[in-house]
Amino acid sequence: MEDGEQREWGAKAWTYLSSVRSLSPLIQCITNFVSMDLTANTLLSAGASPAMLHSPNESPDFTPQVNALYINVGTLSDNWLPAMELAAQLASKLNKPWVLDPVAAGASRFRLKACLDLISLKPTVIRGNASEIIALAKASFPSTKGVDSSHDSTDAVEAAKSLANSSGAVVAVSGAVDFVTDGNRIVGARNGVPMMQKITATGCAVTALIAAFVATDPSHAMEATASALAVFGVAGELGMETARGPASLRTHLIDSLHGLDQTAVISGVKITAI
Ligand SMILES: Nc1ncnc2c1ncn2[C@@H]1O[C@H](COP(=O)(O)OP(=O)(O)O)[C@@H](O)[C@H]1O
Ligand SMILES: Cc1ncsc1CCOP(=O)(O)O
Ligand SMILES: [Mg+2]
Repeated sequence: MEDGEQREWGAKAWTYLSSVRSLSPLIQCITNFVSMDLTANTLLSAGASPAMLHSPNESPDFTPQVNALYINVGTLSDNWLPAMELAAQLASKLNKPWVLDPVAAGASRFRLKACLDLISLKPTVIRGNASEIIALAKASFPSTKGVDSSHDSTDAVEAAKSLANSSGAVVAVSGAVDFVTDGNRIVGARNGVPMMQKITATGCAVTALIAAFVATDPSHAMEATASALAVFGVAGELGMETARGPASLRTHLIDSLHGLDQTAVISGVKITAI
């Protein structure tokens, strides 16, 4: 592993986190009921400004004001899908970055089709776990048991590349190693702790963090995405030092994200080209 390369990524990740703190990007979140609290608190602790507004009556007024849009299909229902589509259409038309979390994409036909339809509206980034990215790349149902992955992230690298090429989005697969690809380049972030899987909505929260990082530099979505994943992982590692289980890790992760300093980020971020 190239030490210089890793420090360069560390410096890049610190620049993104600093920009989020100084610019406090406004992030419209249309996300699931389970994740709303953790997602909003993650964004706030990183320095961004979350707003959980999803009504189609509001998006025409509100989406033009935001710095990025985050859409998560975790608790998808018939009437929320048109709201998601409208907000995504507005963001695309206004050239605002938007990020998709395809929770449990392969769990039902309705959900798979909804995710594929949303992807046709050109998200800037798609972040899912391995089973979700495989389901989308193959457009196959049934292919997951629910919201948790039954694959390792390494199993989904080819699917991620293929999805990035077919969609034009940067695609991130989370897991023990978080992989990020634009269909051509691939980087891996080796941060985080396994206990993060035992807290519901950490995946949703890190996708929102990706939206905040991308909001500060939309033309470098791949770099911003890898940086957000690594920074969240570093916060998890530091939080784990004092956590006693998933519940306290949730709290300590948020505290650590809020308190991250330059040394912790530059020495902690483990991103390398694959
Ligand atoms: N085995 C692991 N080791 C370290 N970090 C992990 C591990 N599994 C997941 N994570 C981290 O937990 C967060 C949520 O990822 P994941 O559990 O894959 O998403 P989801 O909750 O959508 O299934 C990410 O930041 C990821 O890097
Ligand atoms: C449990 C659950 N059910 C529907 S959405 C959701 C949260 C999923 O969060 P994550 O994908 O981050 O684990
Ligand atoms: Mg998820």
